[in-house]
Amino acid sequence: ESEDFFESCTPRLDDTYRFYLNKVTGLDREYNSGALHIRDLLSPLFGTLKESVQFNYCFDIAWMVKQFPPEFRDRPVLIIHGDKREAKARLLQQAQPFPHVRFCQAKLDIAFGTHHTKMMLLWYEEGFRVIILTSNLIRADWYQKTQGMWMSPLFPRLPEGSRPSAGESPTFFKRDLLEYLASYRAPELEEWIQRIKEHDLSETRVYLVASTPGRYVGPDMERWGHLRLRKLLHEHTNPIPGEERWPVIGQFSSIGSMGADKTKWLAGEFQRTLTTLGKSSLHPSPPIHLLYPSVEDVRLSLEGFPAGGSLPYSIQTAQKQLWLHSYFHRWKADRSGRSHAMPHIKTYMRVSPDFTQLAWFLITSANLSKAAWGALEKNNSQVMVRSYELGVLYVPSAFDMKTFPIDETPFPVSSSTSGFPVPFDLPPTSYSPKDQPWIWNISYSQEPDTHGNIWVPS
Ligand SMILES: O=C(O)c1c[nH]c2c(Br)cccc2c1=O
Repeated sequence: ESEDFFESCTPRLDDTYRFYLNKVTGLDREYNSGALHIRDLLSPLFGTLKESVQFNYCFDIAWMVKQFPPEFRDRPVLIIHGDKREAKARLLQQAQPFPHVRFCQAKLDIAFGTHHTKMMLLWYEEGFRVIILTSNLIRADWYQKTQGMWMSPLFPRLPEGSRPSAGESPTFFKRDLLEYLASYRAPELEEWIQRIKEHDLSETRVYLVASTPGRYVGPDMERWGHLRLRKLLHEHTNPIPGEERWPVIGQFSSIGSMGADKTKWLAGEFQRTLTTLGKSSLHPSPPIHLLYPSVEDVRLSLEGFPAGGSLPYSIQTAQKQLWLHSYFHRWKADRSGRSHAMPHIKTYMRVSPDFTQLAWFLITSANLSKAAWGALEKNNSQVMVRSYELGVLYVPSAFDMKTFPIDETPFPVSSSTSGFPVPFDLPPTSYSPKDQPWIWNISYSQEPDTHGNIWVPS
């Protein structure tokens, strides 16, 4: 039926995992085979668009409109953003020439919260599709950075008169997506909640991992952020013999303040979550590898120092947590041809000691920050989340596997493998003694970048 038609004439996509990277300008074509540009996502090959919703953080409305094919360029677009006051006025001003673009401001009632969630809801003549991704709706995020996405199958309409609970997936993705949308308490999203209820999401094999701002107690503590991840790993993965030797990897493009030492959050509640495997009561301390670009990674990148404009780690934050930098590893991604395409993707995973298998994999908007993941308060009786975040969790049990084999050569994409396409090189490469983490608000004027420029922030 229509799904086969579209899949057959879309670029050969590895649809075991439905995990894709963005195209990067300037790479050998083999490293972009199976990667997707925003214009591919909005192409008629994936469906005949009726209306869409764009959840994001940063928008260039005129550029966004141009990414739709001409035949869909006047279809209604609802923008979900977190801007307030003058920023909101500037955003709405951008859409002045585009009457088909409407706006919904997400509530941000807790200080320092942001609307990081990046998602497309695509309503077609043929059905419905969800894309959860890491890219902003600006040209620079789709040019020379490493970004990723999960693209849902085409969800067909349910037969008339179906119960709303029909169309649920084995991972309860439909219920969880509807609850996430409901958490905005936004009238503009009501009709979208209704539309999703009328579709069959049963082919979804990922779990939704979301954050929505608030202070949560009791059972609500496990609905969002890292306690949600802990709950999912507890319920849907299994203990592994020798799991204390299975490293945790966190990879991100920004870092919040995590306290004066590791026990304050990272090596406490967050590590407890990332090392959860099934219902074992062990609390191992496996290696934790954190991937964040060094200054040299940024200087030698395709974009040069300007890549650092999207790696907003401030000196004020960094100087309070020098202990963190001992966990850091460089951005190296020869396997995907993206060692010089700085990461804006955020991924977290648990790997085998020989780096050939995965116990689970998460792609998300959430950086390494308490604001994104939540932090326990009031003697662990409450968790506080500041930001909206969205990601999807892959667990082997949802794919009838015990672990995911890792595909060490994900490009060019080949439908032959069942390996998971981890986008960067394993094992991770530790910082050398001379390496320092990229910090965006200090100067680098000793050596020029790939474009012959230095970096002197104003
Ligand atoms: O959610 C996102 O994608 C982002 C959030 N905050 C940012 C800041 Br602050 C400065 C530069 C880039 C970003 C960014 O990319």
